[in-house]
Amino acid sequence: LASNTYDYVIVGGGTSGLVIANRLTEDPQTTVLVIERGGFDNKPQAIVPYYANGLDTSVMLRPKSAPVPNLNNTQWDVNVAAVVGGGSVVNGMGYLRGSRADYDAWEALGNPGWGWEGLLPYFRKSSTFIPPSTEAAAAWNISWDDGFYGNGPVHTHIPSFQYPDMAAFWDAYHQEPGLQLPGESNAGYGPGAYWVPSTIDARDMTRSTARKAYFDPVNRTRTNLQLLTGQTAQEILFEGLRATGVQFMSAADNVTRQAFAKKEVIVATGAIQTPQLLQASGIGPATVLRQAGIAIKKSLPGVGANLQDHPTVQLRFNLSHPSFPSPDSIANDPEYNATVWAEYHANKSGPITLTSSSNQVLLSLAQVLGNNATQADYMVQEFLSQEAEGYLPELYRSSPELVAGFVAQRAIIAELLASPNASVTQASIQGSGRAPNVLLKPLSRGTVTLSPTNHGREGDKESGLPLVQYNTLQNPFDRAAILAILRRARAFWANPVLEARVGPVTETVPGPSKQTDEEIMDGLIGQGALWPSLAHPCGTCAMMPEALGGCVGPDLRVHGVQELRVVDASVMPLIPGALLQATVYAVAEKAADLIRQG
Ligand SMILES: Cc1cc2nc3c(=O)[nH]c(=O)nc-3n(C[C@H](O)[C@H](O)[C@H](O)COP(=O)(O)OP(=O)(O)OC[C@H]3O[C@@H](n4cnc5c(N)ncnc54)[C@H](O)[C@@H]3O)c2cc1C
Repeated sequence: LASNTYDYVIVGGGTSGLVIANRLTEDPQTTVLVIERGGFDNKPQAIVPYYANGLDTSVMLRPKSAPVPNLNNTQWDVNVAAVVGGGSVVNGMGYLRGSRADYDAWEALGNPGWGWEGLLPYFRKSSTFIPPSTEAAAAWNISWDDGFYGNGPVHTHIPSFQYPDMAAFWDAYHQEPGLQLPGESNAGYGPGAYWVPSTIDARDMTRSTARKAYFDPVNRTRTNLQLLTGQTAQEILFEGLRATGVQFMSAADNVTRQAFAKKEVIVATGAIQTPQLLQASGIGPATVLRQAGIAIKKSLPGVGANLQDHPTVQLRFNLSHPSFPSPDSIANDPEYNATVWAEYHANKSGPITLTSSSNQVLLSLAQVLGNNATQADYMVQEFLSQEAEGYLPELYRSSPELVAGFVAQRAIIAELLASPNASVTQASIQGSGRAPNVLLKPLSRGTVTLSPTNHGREGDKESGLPLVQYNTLQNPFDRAAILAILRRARAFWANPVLEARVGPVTETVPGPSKQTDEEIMDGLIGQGALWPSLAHPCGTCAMMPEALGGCVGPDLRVHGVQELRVVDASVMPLIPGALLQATVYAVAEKAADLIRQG
């Protein structure tokens, strides 16, 4: 370390951390240190869009979750990036914002300035949209609205190549009663069938990551920005209640070092590790800290509570006569495989530029229920009448604030679900028989807690990770919603337009024999086809008032201590009805402005 004192120390050089580091060092007088656990990844997996169809686990930590009681006590791999650029290097690359109503809900939870209008300038500031070719736009009827993007560092694009069977799916959408086709997917419209961009840099048809967008362009020129890799932060250092620095350990030599912040420490370690780092530093639920033998600096029950993710049903169908090529051709046909890779290397075009999906169908609860608003209202009234505490994790029992916060969230979710302007589900349409259907507005809440015996001090890649309890399906609404979503999906896949184009369609997961609620749920769970997570964890250090179990205020400062902010997916109080990264970038851009304002 050239020096061990900087204006700002940012913990986590992931998606959010690199945005903030870039923006703060625009001022040459401001010095910033970023401490990152992972290293630089220059493998093709981190660069070529096609690889977003799979998982590069070599740059991820994958602790096992706690057994999920309602999923047969199965333990799931928790997918956490450990690499410069964080989740943006390993994710599926879809770029989709939630609806206007989703962010207005954040504002309604006590966060002035965090509604759609407050975030839109930052959605624009962070993004650039490059359209597909004129021919592709005409052939696929792709429309967009430039007004919702800017000239920002993150590049987004809809590839011109699309698999032919996508046409069959679009024909089927056109026949869906009540389904809107609003055009631009990132305008906050909510429900509809959309062409959705991916974080592809169309200049060279590579993955647009936080590293490529925010770090590489300034790395050589900004001497006021320093990034340390291979360093795991163990603890935030304090003088009294004022954060002064960070203690971290090098994976290379296990040496522990400290760095100090003249102005602020900013935690950007993501929704799984941020609560762990805060808890390890004495900020968190008193019961968790006591069990782990950690002295309480600030009792804050919400640190590690309110975990939300997107439970996903992995429906599968068999198309008897898919067109050639199909999304499976690259894996199944060596000749095609060789041709498309050659095309990518020569022209940066073709199927290798595609991620798993450029299409998403978003539906409101009433649409899921066959355009039945009365039935939607019934489901909403049912969860509103629940005794909240009965359906929340253990951690909530000792905290009236957490329960009050959940009840406030629940009232807002009820409004969203009763409205035609917010989505309860998202179906990713891929041009094959793969059909992930996502529950976007779960009422169940999970937790992230420090291991009582292992606080993450070892510096070792795998050790010291927190215990993640997804707690999927604890709230009966989630089960009812998933069943309704599955039945709605079945009706869509039975559309005769599809059969006319791709031959008879047969459901393989969970399978046509599963008809009653119990059969469907048992089938999905038994086949491992109900995932607790779409790698969208958030909410574990929520932006809400302390009286509602929140951890940070609308300025993202941690309640009850000084000079400490959190900026990453953990501050989202409610999970948006969309993929997460677009929102993560906008939150970090807005946070950078707030930090500069002091
Ligand atoms: C497999 C996968 C697929 C996804 N697919 C999509 C998708 O298609 N579309 C979409 O919009 N979103 C997707 N997401 C979600 C999205 O990428 C994340 O929400 C987003 O990247 C999270 O950003 P973050 O800044 O909160 O955390 P991260 O980007 O995870 O950054 C946290 C950083 O902190 C570092 N760190 C953690 N602990 C420490 C420590 N103690 N010391 C030092 N450094 C530390 C980590 O190494 C990491 O680099 C996906 C995520 C994953 C993992």
